[in-house]
Amino acid sequence: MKILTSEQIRRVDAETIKREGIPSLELMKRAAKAFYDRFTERFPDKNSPVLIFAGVGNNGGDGLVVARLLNKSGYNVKVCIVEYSDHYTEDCAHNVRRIKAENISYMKVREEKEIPELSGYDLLIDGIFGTGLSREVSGIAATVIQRINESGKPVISIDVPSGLFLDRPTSFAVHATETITFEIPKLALYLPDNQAYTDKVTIVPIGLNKEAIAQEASNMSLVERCNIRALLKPLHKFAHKGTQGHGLLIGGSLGKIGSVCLASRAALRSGCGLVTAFVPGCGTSVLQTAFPEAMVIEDRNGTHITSIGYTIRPDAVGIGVGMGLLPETQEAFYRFIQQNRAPMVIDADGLNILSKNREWLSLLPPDTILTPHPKELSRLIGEWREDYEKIEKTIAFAKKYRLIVVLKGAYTLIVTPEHLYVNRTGTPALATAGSGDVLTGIITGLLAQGYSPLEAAQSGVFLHGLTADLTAAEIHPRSFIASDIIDNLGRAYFEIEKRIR
Ligand SMILES: NC(=O)C1=CN([C@@H]2O[C@H](COP(=O)(O)OP(=O)(O)OC[C@H]3O[C@@H](n4cnc5c(N)ncnc54)[C@H](O)[C@@H]3O)[C@@H](O)[C@H]2O)[C@@H](O)CC1
Ligand SMILES: Nc1ncnc2c1ncn2[C@@H]1O[C@H](COP(=O)(O)OP(=O)(O)O)[C@@H](O)[C@H]1O
Ligand SMILES: [K+]
Repeated sequence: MKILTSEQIRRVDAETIKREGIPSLELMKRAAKAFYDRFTERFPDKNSPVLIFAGVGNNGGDGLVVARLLNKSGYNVKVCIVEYSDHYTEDCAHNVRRIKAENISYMKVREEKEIPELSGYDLLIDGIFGTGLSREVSGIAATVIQRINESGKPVISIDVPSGLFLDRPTSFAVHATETITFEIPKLALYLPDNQAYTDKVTIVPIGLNKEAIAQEASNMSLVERCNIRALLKPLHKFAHKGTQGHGLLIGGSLGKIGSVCLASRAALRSGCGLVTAFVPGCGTSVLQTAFPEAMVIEDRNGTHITSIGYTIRPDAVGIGVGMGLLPETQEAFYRFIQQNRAPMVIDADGLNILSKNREWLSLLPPDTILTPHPKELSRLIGEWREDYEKIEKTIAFAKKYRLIVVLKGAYTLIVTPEHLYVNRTGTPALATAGSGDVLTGIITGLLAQGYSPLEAAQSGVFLHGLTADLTAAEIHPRSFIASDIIDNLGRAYFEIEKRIR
């Protein structure tokens, strides 16, 4: 699904109206109905008092139609029109007349003293500003937003939290507890800087014209189940371990062998036929005991890697987990990347070694996958002030060295020289030791099976997150550990392959 800018969304809305020959009011109704369906599913108790804040633009118009729908189905709703301007859009003005005609209780707010007491409401719906926001919020709208944020009530935002800019940093907006956004994903909803505003985001279709969306060029999109489903290869009847790829995981040091165990197990569970771990001597018996399915090659040194040599021919290599930064290990890493020709994933200390020796970056073959968390990224590309700058710098970095950067986070971003992908699977359950090592293993396993680096990065990140989503009802997120990701990878595959009516 493409991520578009507010200008593009405006064009798609207008084109939908034109191409489908429908009045704009009809599109507003569709949008409001989509919001209503989701809202009533989430909050079925009709007795809970709901206050709907509506601005004077089309986001406000949506809010008024939502009020009408909720009122009609017996919800206890009141409307607060935040009159930040005298200039109502036509569709909004039309719906103000409708709520009057339908006797829905409403008040207009132009000054602070007119803002209603919020304590009597269980739920607030935010329809003050949507994608039309063009400048910082001020005046009465800002005061109302402040009150909403201070109320501590659940706030469900229509389309976007009011005040959120779609293309630049936001410093003040509604703190939504849930955002129900219309059909087109917006990048701002997935950025960590905006976490206080967006919280849970749900996308609902509103019947926008498909060709109108197709016409809009974008180098940003969401990674979706259907994309991953389409790229997964069938498992052939005559498959054998030799046809399923051989993954090599290189890493570990005294006290950090667990990272290689996790990555190797994850690689095998991702479906590759063979996995070898390359570890310092202290890791051999650990691996052979903890994970008998793996083969092990040991470094001549006991405590850390000093020289990476082997006679096997792996189809993919994952390097860096638990490896440490000792000078001998850095030297071994350097010699290895000079001669390795297999597709490669670099994580953890592998990334830290590259940050200390930036000139080695140009030795990496095109499409090498780097999987930094934000701290590791900052060591590679330098600090950033805000998310848009971070993304810009990451794209420039990916372009310069022709790399794929998997920037891990609540929403992991996959950055290639040409495109930015946003992954939405995963929960805070994944914020646990070794979770990144598992991701490295999964991506290495997929690369070994012959998936392209982009496919491996996308499907690896998607599968990794999906394991947490699927176990949310059984394993409490607080007690979910990295091994649970590995144990549930099969379930994630089932989920992706499941037919959806
Ligand atoms: N255009 C359409 O056909 C559709 C629009 N929809 C809704 O309409 C929204 C966009 O509506 P609008 O384009 O009317 O814009 P908004 O309702 O987001 O904002 C209203 C107007 O406020 C003004 N404004 C911007 N920033 C301001 C500020 N800081 N202080 C005061 N005024 C400010 C602008 O003139 C803007 O157009 C979407 O988010 C969505 O909720 C949906 O109804 C679907 C169809
Ligand atoms: N709140 C969250 N929501 C979704 N995914 C998360 C969250 N926190 C962490 N993750 C995921 O967990 C993994 C953590 O990786 P990393 O920080 O390298 O951990 P470690 O170093 O312990 O292995 C990443 O894939 C990241 O995207
Ligand atoms: K809104």
